[in-house]
Amino acid sequence: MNSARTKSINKPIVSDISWQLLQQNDQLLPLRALNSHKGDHGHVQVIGGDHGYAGAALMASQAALVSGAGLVSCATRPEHISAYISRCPEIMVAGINSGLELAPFIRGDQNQNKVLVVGPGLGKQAFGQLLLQTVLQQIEQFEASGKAQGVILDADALNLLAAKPRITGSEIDFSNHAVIITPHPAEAARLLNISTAEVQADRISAAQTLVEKFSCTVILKGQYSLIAGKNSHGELKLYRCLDGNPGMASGGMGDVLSGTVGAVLAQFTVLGLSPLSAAKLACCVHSKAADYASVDGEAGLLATDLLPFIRRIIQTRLVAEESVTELGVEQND
Ligand SMILES: NC(=O)C1=CN([C@@H]2O[C@H](COP(=O)(O)OP(=O)(O)OC[C@H]3O[C@@H](n4cnc5c(N)ncnc54)[C@H](OP(=O)(O)O)[C@@H]3O)[C@@H](O)[C@H]2O)[C@@H](O)CC1
Ligand SMILES: Nc1ncnc2c1ncn2[C@@H]1O[C@H](COP(=O)(O)OP(=O)(O)O)[C@@H](O)[C@H]1O
Repeated sequence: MNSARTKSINKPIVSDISWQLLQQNDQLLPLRALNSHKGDHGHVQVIGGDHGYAGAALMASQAALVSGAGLVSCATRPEHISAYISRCPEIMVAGINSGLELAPFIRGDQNQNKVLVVGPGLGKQAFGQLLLQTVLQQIEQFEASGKAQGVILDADALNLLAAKPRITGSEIDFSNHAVIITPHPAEAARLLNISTAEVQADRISAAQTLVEKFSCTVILKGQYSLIAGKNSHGELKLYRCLDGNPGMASGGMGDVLSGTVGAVLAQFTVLGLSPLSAAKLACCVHSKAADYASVDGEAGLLATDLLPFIRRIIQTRLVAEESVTELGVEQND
């Protein structure tokens, strides 16, 4: 065979990962410094919850809390405030009806390491469009002042972006920010302007194309979610999450994921770790929590069933205090 005429096929390498593997490699959330305070663990700002979709933004906010965010705020329709607070008073809920009302919550205090989670229940109507437009315009302004913004774009934020790629009036460029997008296959198809079947037929290529097209990190959800993004050397990396089960095919699971991704990104940013590492950990923790939560059966698994398990498995475990003391006594003796 004439080797000069043999085409080299650059097939991307996909590495299998799981919560267990991350745990073994010490890649969970690290133990907190004994003197740490809430400001050290990031501030997640969820934006979403139009009429009819109140639960989505609430679930994302709750997931951010159990995933270790120091502070969680949620900007949603004013009608949802009392329901949110009665379910979860730890969330700082603000009622907003327009982009103008949202803007001060995005600007916030830059020292708070605010990460925006935009999209859960955002809807595709004027409310969602104006909020997304405001978020993207604010990101552009941060860019002008040399600041990077952490953002998770999920659900309807992706649907709106697919329908109106020039929603801010200019091309979207996320390359100077820490942006993670979390499309399910149908959302990925809309972003790439292809069919859902085409995405599913070559998920690796779809994830890779999304990374290039939006200069961001991607979690392409579904069985064996793919995590794709550039590492600190600018090399494309692809991972396949082996955790998860079909019990996760129920409404709200993606909303919980977006909150977890936001919280991990907020905490990893403080530690100087990459959005790609944050996406890997959040995806594996979310799926593994679903595996733990479905030991009694997959059908009927609720998205909120994952919350206590996310909390239990997201952080490196403390060594039991008793055994440390015992060991110390023995050594001193
Ligand atoms: N409690 C709440 O408040 C909840 C609120 N939610 C909020 O609702 C909003 C809309 O989100 P959404 O995902 O339901 O709408 P959308 O993207 O149009 O998907 C619909 C169609 O897309 C397809 N499809 C979907 N997934 C697929 C997959 N994995 N693989 C392949 N195809 C898939 C499928 O099409 P089909 O296959 O039926 O033709 C499906 O019928 C959003 O803001 C979200 O946050 C929800 O999270 C639920 C809980
Ligand atoms: N069969 C499956 N196996 C493993 N994970 C799944 C399966 N079905 C769904 N999931 C996971 O559940 C979540 C569903 O997210 P999404 O479709 O956005 O739901 P929603 O819009 O209702 O919140 C994703 O994390 C996805 O990877």
